[in-house]
Amino acid sequence: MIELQHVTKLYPASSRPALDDVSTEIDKGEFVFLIGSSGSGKSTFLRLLLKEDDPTRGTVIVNGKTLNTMSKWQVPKLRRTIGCVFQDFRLLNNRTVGQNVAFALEVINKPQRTIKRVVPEVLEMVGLEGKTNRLPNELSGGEQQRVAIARAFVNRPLVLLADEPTGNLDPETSEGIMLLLERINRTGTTVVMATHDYHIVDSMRRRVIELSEGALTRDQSRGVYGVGR
Ligand SMILES: Nc1ncnc2c1ncn2[C@@H]1O[C@H](COP(=O)(O)OP(=O)(O)OP(=O)(O)O)[C@@H](O)[C@H]1O
Repeated sequence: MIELQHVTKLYPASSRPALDDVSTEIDKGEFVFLIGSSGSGKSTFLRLLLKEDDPTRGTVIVNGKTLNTMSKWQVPKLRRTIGCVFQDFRLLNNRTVGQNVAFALEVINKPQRTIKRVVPEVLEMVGLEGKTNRLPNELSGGEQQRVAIARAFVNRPLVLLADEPTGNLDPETSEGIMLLLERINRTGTTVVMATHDYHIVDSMRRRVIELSEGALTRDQSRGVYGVGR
């Protein structure tokens, strides 16, 4: 499903690699926490999976496709199989909740009748059925993140990448977001979540991959955040 083989990423003008000879495999349907201090390489790891950047050395495979040799025109197709959620939600602020979710389907040319059917379904799934016509700035942070998750999931991606999705939320709201990500994971979607939130990692006891200065230093099933916090 996801495989990194001896992946090294060197950004120009940086003294050490952002990723340093990282090898790992993530199977379909897994839920993985990617942890490590600031600058350890978590976002770089996620960016390589989206082919937003290429590794300097090594091979990246996602959903059976080797990204190194993938041509530019194939990248949009790859990204359709991957949903993304970020710390800062990244919603379109001049569009309603419903339009934000619909937009993800419009850009991949889904027919209007499909959009009309699936947008209410996914908004109900994330608990926002009454808020379809609201604008993002009329919602709480937790609700905005639910919209972002609905938008990422509406096309039923094989993989959901989440970069600090609870970073701007209080603990109680974060818990609701995690329940939602777990629910999405139970549908068979692989979830890879970069986080600093040790409460969440310690309470969920899922696989933990830890990066330290670009190197993979721990890979533990049912892991905890660890002693380094
Ligand atoms: N576009 C870039 N150009 C140059 N250096 C970069 C670039 N992006 C990241 N880096 C460097 O690569 C290293 C890893 O950064 P990365 O953003 O992957 O870490 P991170 O673990 O996601 O950090 P954080 O938790 O703060 O988001 C850092 O040293 C960072 O300064």
